[in-house]
Amino acid sequence: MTERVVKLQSSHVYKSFGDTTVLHDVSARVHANEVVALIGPSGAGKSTFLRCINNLQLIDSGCIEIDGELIGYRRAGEVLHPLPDADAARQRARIGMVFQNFNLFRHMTALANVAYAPIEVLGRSKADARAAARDLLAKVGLEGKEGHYPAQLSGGQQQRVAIARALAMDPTMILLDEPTSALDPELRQEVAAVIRSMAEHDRTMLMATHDIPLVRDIADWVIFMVEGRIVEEGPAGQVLNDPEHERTRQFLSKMSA
Ligand SMILES: Nc1ncnc2c1ncn2[C@@H]1O[C@H](COP(=O)(O)OP(=O)(O)OP(=O)(O)O)[C@@H](O)[C@H]1O
Repeated sequence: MTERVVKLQSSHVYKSFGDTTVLHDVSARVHANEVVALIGPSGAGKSTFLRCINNLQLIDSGCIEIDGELIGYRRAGEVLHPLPDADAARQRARIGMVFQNFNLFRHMTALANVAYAPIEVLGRSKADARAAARDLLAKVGLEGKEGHYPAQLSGGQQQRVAIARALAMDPTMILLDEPTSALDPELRQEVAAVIRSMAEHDRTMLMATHDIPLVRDIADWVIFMVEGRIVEEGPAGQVLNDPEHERTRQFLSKMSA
């Protein structure tokens, strides 16, 4: 068995909006090259946690580290200072994010969607970025669709373009927020296969999802959250089949009802 390397470490993370504490002492680890599923009822704080990891939102206390690098802050002695905007943006660009509704540029082809950020953000040449985009589209099974606009693609294909677009920035890890919820069951399979294969190819995938069959199919590890707290985590088979906590059991039986 290969050694599991910690990719992301969240330690005692708190996040509030006004008087509402949305993340409450969240400590978790995500290991490299695994598919990790973040599950829990609506409002549990799953999306907020992803947004904090991606540095779209700043945590109030605790810390998040990816590959040992602090997210959102820099350390000066004992004190943490929020990163300047440019550094925060650079950090964000290295963490891929894939959303429920694909968020593709509607007026651009699949190829142009994937090549856009490497050209505009990383300053790659158009030729290089387009060649890389072509390879990435092939990797997610979209060879021949390079010239298609989002409206000419199925939901599953659009989501695969969105995954290729995240990969184009050579991200250290990819966060997915409900990646299959807008898809029909057969299209979900395509996206599930792509997410799984990315983990087989040295990518770390952390996805918030209500799609328990998806979790069962492709997740290595499951983190179950309720009301901003982690209730239970463990290997996917164990959490799904033999959860330790009553709250997890109740949630899973409701989801499969
Ligand atoms: N920008 C914000 N301002 C105020 N409250 C927010 C903000 N973002 C999230 N919240 C609140 O934080 C809580 C957690 O929301 P979040 O979207 O993270 O949960 P979730 O587990 O992803 O839910 P779902 O499964 O429905 O997507 C909710 O009560 C939500 O209303």
